[in-house]
Amino acid sequence: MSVDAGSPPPPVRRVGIMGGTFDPVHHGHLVAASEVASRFVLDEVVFVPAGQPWQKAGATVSPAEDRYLMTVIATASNPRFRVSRVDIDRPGPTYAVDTLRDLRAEYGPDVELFFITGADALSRILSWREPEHLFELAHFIGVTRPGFELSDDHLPEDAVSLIEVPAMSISSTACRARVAIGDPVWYLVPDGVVQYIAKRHLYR
Ligand SMILES: Nc1ncnc2c1ncn2[C@@H]1O[C@H](COP(=O)(O)OP(=O)(O)OP(=O)(O)O)[C@@H](O)[C@H]1O
Ligand SMILES: O=C(O)c1ccc[n+]([C@@H]2O[C@H](COP(=O)([O-])O)[C@@H](O)[C@H]2O)c1
Repeated sequence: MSVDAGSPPPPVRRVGIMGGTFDPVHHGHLVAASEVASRFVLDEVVFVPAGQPWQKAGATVSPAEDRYLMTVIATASNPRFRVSRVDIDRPGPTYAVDTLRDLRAEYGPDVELFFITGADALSRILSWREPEHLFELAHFIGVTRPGFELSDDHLPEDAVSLIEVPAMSISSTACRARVAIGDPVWYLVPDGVVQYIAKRHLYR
């Protein structure tokens, strides 16, 4: 008599998290997320616009709804990309430790979480809130970014993977500065984001 072992358990879903201010979202963000999704065989990447990016407190940041909508527009054509409101709907300063706890609660225990950070963000990670808990909540992936050194020397062993992504020498700061002086941002940001910036008169 054969023993019915039942169906095999479903494969664990692998979810990437791309947090950012996205003011505006640009092709550097999108290429980094796409490359990590491919290399780490992710089922999806969740873009999470920050509500109040406290480490940019001295700078003027566009309204969260504008940054959210630009991120929706930029990611809409990719079936594996989605955008979460967790950080913009949570009052107060945005901490990645809260992002990770909220997304873990949303997705449940049977999901592997991968938090994607550029080299600049990774170098500052020990200045984030509760850094001692961050690495229990997700595996971190540090990606190369032109002009910044990618290193995990300051971080716990095995907490982070470092990968090279196609070099996109683009920053949101440079995009805002270009719009402010009337220079084009075509092809630095997705077409719909160019149009959204014009429609909402952002960065003028
Ligand atoms: N060109 C890029 N290549 C790789 N990673 C990037 C690039 N631009 C941003 N990132 C990463 O994306 C995340 C979100 O970045 P953020 O929204 O702050 O954009 P930014 O271009 O750094 O903005 P700003 O110029 O306003 O500081 C961070 O982890 C950052 O390191
Ligand atoms: O947790 C923190 O204290 C913290 C401090 C600065 C940045 N972060 C996160 O890092 C990501 C990139 O942020 P930023 O400011 O470089 O756009 C985004 O998800 C932020 O919420 C997180």
